[in-house]
Amino acid sequence: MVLELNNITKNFGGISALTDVSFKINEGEIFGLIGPNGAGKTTMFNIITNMFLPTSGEISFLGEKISGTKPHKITDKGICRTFQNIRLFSQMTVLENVLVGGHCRIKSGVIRSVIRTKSQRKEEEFIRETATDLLELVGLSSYTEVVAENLAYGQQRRLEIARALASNPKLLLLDEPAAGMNETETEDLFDLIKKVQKRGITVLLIEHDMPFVMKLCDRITVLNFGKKLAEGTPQEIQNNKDVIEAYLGSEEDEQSA
Ligand SMILES: Nc1ncnc2c1ncn2[C@@H]1O[C@H](COP(=O)(O)OP(=O)(O)OP(=O)(O)O)[C@@H](O)[C@H]1O
Repeated sequence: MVLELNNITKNFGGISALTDVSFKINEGEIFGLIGPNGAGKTTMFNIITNMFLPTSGEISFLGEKISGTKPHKITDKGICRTFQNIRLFSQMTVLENVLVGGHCRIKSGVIRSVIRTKSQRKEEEFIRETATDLLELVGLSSYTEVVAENLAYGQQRRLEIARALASNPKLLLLDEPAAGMNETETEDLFDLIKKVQKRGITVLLIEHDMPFVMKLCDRITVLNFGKKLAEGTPQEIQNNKDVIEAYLGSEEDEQSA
């Protein structure tokens, strides 16, 4: 088991963003977290990465309780995420963005950094090699010296994934990775996430693009108004009466708004 969420509840003042939500993610799975707007998906990501503490409930990562761990320590433990809105260092090059993502792997202290010992040079070399490998994985090898803000939208999204992978995560959280992408970009993203899975990395993603989720995920949990509505394979979810109702309901709300 990679991630285990037990009875997670999160209240913001009078608002219950999550109520008693539990689910487990197995090693190597691509796991989808879906639900209508405001269902609590992003809040769940913020709780897994310890940006928020849950009001109650517990999280275990690889069998270890991680509730209360500082957000930057969460990366050291092997959980990394991307955000709904692109958060690159827009003025840095593509390669620099990935090198920054790998900084948490550096073990050298300040003194060794100043005198640049052999082991530190080796460490830097390793991080550079890893960055090059990741840029190849995400299809950006020929853009290493391009300033990030000059990349096309889909490329920026893939760069974000490369940067997240540079920290060597065991669990990668992707918050709406296909949002705003055209068909070709979405297909490239699909192939990329499958390649990430083949590298043995477990993936948890929030996504509104239903055909994409249904094709990509091994299992899915559906949230609605902060509660778990359903869990299962894409086929089970697609045929679930409560899920269909929740989605049709939210479409009707949008049409009448
Ligand atoms: N920091 C916060 N303070 C107060 N309320 C919050 C906060 N973050 C989220 N909420 C509320 O919690 C509920 C769940 O929000 P959340 O953003 O987790 O939903 P979501 O499923 O990610 O929605 P979307 O698909 O629109 O991104 C909403 O009612 C939201 O207004």
